[in-house]
Amino acid sequence: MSTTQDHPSTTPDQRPDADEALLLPIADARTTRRQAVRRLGRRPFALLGVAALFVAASVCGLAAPALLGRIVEAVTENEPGGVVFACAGGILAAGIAAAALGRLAHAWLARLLQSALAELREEAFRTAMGIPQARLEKAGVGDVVSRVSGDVEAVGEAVGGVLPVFTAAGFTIVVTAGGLAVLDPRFALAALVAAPVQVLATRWFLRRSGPAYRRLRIAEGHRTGELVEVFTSEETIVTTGRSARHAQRVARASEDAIAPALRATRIMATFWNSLNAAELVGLASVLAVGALLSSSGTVTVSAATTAALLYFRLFDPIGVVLSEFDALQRATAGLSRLVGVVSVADRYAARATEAQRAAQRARTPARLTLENVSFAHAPGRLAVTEVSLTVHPGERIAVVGASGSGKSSLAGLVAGIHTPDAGRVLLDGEPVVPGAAAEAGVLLVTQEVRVFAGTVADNLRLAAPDAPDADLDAALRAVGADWVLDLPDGTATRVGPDGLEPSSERAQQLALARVVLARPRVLVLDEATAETGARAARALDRATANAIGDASALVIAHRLTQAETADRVVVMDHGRIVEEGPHADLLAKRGTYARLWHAWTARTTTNGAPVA
Ligand SMILES: Nc1ncnc2c1ncn2[C@@H]1O[C@H](COP(=O)(O)OP(=O)(O)OP(=O)(O)O)[C@@H](O)[C@H]1O
Repeated sequence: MSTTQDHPSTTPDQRPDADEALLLPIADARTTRRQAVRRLGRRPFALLGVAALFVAASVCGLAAPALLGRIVEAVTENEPGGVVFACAGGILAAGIAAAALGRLAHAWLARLLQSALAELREEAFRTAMGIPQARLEKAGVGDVVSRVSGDVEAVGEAVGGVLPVFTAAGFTIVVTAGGLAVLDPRFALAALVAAPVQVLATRWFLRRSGPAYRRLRIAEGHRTGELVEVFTSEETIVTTGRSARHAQRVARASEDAIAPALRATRIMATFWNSLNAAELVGLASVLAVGALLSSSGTVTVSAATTAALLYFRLFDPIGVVLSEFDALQRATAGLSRLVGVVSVADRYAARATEAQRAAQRARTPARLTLENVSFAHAPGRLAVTEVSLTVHPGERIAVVGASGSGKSSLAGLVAGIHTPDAGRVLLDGEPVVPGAAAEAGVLLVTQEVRVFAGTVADNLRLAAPDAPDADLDAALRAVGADWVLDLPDGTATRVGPDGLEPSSERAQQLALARVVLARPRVLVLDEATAETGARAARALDRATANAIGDASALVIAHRLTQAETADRVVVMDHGRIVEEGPHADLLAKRGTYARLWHAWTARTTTNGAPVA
């Protein structure tokens, strides 16, 4: 079931080697271009405005060569000094106008591109969040992190710098080449002598630099992954004495990144030398044609001078356009990796079936069925083995078992956090689409209850954005969180790192209040409050019961008092269900459950927290 999800189809050239088979896809050039055009196309008027500014700036830039040519003519023809001064004034005014217009166009384009990139980044981030955990782990967290950080940075740099410069250069080339052709088409033809060298050098460069930069980014992503692993598990690495091995792995990943970096540098150096040679050939050709034509009297000295100056004026922008392909390639490589993430959005934009969504809207009681479900976190080590179970509408099942017996993994499977390797999870007979369990009405309250920075009301409205204040108050009362209402600011009290930090039990209450507001059809509770005091435990059990309401419930019972009051108890051992039945029946059986129960009651009594 997971295989089609986990291995999106890609063309061979998107996957140059086997190592990349596990990574997220990288969009091909056409898809990347299409995405870029589609996103920029959403701002047509701004784009037209920017283009108009660039053209105006380029036209102003033409004034200098033309007026300089006129000055040469005025001097050679001994014209009055006023002509020279007027031309000089014109050059100054045109220069100022060109700089101001160019600057405006540059800033406007950069802002436009930045906001398009911000949208893309948001989308890539949202998509990454929606990708099932197993797939993300296979892709490598380093790969994902480097895409939404390193690649965004590379593209962001290009968007803020090289891309507007590149665009300005492009406009300058087109307008100046046009000016050259208008002056005399023969000058334009003479300038074209350099073009074959430039085209060949650019094609050579493009063919090599794209793959070279993609490989470089992959190697850098791998190095990031190794570093992230060291930083996130630093303590484990040090305490288990594995630091030397990890240092070696980081060193190897860094060394692996050197060869692609060197290759990219070599490609660029060769390209630059070819460009310089082409410019020399082109200028010599324009000068020779100018000398020939002016000596034969076909063109004026002024025109020949202007032509040489116009061609000279092309050096910079041509150099920018061709050489900045380098930075643009790097940015495109980053962009194609970002677009690659976005391109899997549809694949992972899981939707619950229409029937499931309708049932959740109507809150009709649900039947949850697990059919022969098996699941392994790591290959070959099943955490859940061939589990079959039916939770009838409104039934409350407690899942118990020793630590590591597979309870949380089972909860994750029901809630769509994990995808079964075999078997099916069904809601009213229909498979629960991985990633769409919440939409189908399955809600998981995990062991890690988080309080988000914001007000209590913000925290509660995560479950029901439109809930009125009265519903928030009622939900808080239902789970015994009246303490919130007694605070001076009530539900407007700020919680989280910059406000009130509730205890774990109070955080649990807030999580349960969210459940009351969300009113799921199936509730999966995997809470971590086994060692709480007896009074608090009773209060929490009451809150849990109220939160469950008439939903079908799977409660991972860390306190066996939760098993005692459940309709049915399921006992897990080494990933399998080994016993199943009401509390009293299982006790009478004197099997695994009875042993767990006696151990639990003895422990809680000696802890001074007797069961109720
Ligand atoms: N993210 C993970 N990666 C690899 N193995 C895991 C992961 N999570 C759990 N396991 C393994 O899967 C098995 C079942 O673990 P699980 O957490 O589901 O058990 P549990 O009964 O919920 O334990 P506890 O009561 O301690 O939470 C264990 O062998 C555990 O080591």
